Amino acid sequence: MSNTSENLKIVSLDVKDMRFPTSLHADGSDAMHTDPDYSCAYVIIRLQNGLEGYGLTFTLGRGTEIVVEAIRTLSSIVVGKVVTDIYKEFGAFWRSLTSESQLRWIGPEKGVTHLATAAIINALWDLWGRLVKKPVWQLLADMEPEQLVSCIDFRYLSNVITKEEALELLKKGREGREERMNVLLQKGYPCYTTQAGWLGYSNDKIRELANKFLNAGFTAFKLKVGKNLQDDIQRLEFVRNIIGWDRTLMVDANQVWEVQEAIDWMKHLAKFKPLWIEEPTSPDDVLGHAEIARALKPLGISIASGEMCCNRVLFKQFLQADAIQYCQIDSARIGGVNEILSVYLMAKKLGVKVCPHAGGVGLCEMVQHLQMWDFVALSGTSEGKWVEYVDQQHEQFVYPTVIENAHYLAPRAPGYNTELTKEALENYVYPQGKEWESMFAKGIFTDPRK
Ligand SMILES: C[C@H](O)[C@@H](O)CC(=O)C(=O)O
Ligand SMILES: [Mg+2]
Repeated sequence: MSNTSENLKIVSLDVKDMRFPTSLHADGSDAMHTDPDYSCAYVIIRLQNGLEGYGLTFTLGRGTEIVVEAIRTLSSIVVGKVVTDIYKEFGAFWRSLTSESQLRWIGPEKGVTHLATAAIINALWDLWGRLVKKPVWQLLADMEPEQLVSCIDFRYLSNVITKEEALELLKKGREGREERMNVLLQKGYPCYTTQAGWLGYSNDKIRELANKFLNAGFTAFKLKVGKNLQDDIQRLEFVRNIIGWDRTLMVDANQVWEVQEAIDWMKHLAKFKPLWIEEPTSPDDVLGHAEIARALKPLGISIASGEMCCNRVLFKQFLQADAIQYCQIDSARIGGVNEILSVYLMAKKLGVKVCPHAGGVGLCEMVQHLQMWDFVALSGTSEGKWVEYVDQQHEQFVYPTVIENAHYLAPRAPGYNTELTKEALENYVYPQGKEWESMFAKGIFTDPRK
């Protein structure tokens, strides 16, 4: 970091409630979340020299205002700090945010306060990238292992991974780093899409989108299931007929089933050869997932979960119990980048593939960095792994993701790709944004202020 950024204080932390009316077209719909309005609590951290960092956590519309309030409450721990002091002992700072002696009672490390933590932490990473003029994936990949582990709070993890073991994994992970960095810069990182699979889409729309993504080079597709078995059977048959049997198909139930129900339902869908069933039951039910995994293994179906996993401790248990074969970290959840790094390290140690959840608002923009770091500097492979890709709200970002031939291209701009455009802020801040005012006037949505 340049000398000029030493001793710079954080002078403000602003937060905005941003909502996009995706429910109008059933974008993002699944068996549990039937009408999501993709939204986020958006954080702007400003330094005394005027430099800003941007971060967010993803929400589905209603409730974003609660996350916004939690961020305001946590901001007192951030504002006034010298930013380089934070980065020197980032793990310790992370703990000060998540373990504040009174606030922790309304978590700890879960729910609204942890979503708020994620938004703030993600903004601090964006700011760090901007200060050192590197995209976050490269900032992480260039770090000495000692510095990287100093970002992580290993509390509650030592029965699975210690700081010393993490250091060993990271030192080993560096072998061949330059070569992989070149591969990444040339080819990018593979992705699959859920864009053709939302539950509220008609068959015509599914066909159109599946063909569009096939033509764009995609070889892996995810479909939503879990509302009605006969509909699922018909839709899977319909989609297999479009994409063929050589391509990969995943299915996602978004937590709607009981454990036995998940097993029974999936036995009916097994003939369509899904690679995984995602979130078959409660995101907290480690042993339930393990039971489903054991029952479906003979059918060749794996279990994926993690997009609503609340923290590293629960991830630890999923990994320990062989309850998931695909670990779906989510960049806007748990406590942001620092805590997610610990999940990558546990997954590496226990040999579980990480296939991040993305989509929403800004999730693709952020998570590409983490998976690229993992490829370059930890697991060293993208074999049998993908990052999810959903074509939603990228136009709202100053540096949107770039996809070519079903690969995320490595971001080059400094930071975490989290800055929203001026137009997005003017139009979609809720409820006073121009687009919202216009939709209220037309009666498309109800104005919450009236
Ligand atoms: C409500 C969200 O769109 C959710 O369905 C996303 C998801 O489960 C996924 O992309 O996977
Ligand atoms: Mg999912």
